[in-house]
Amino acid sequence: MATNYATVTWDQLHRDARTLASALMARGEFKGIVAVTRGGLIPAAIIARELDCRLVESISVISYAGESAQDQRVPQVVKAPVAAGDGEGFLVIDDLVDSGETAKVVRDVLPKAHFACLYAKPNGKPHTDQYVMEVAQDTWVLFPWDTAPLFVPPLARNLG
Ligand SMILES: O=P(O)(O)OC[C@H]1O[C@H](OP(=O)(O)OP(=O)(O)O)[C@H](O)[C@@H]1O
Ligand SMILES: Nc1nc2[nH]cnc2c(=O)[nH]1
Ligand SMILES: [Mg+2]
Repeated sequence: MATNYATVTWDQLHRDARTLASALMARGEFKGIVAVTRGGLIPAAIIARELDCRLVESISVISYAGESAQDQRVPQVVKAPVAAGDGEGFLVIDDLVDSGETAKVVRDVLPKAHFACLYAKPNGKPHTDQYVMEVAQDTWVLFPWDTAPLFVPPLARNLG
């Protein structure tokens, strides 16, 4: 299990995706964007809007069966990004790189694409071309779609 959790709110995610879009502007126009499902779908939508890019393809990869690093499986591509060819001129977007295993598989399919993500853990960093923020390896990122607001009892009630 991860020792720590980092909660990302919708506002934070939107801000970080816009920050990534702003940095990506320097690379000129992309022919299209490939979202790595499912985590890359919402970041890719925000970035496509900011870059005014209408061609959005997806690659569907399954890597984790649960909510911790222990639930990692060998990544399986269950839908190919046919419209992106070998990735030339395309931008690939995922929410994060952790071990980097998903990114490696995606890069095998799209070797000429530019790979970018919002968050990167140290082991994943060598497998992404660009990211917004580094997160410690022992931290599990909780995305807004993973969480819900919950009632928390006042501290005073926990004393007994
Ligand atoms: O660098 P790695 O160790 O491979 O981990 C990163 C990948 O894991 C998560 O996807 P997941 O397989 O959980 O599927 P999901 O995007 O559908 O939630 C995340 O969205 C990345 O794609
Ligand atoms: N939600 C989430 N999915 C992941 N997949 C691999 N690492 C992570 C993480 O830290 N958070
Ligand atoms: Mg994913």
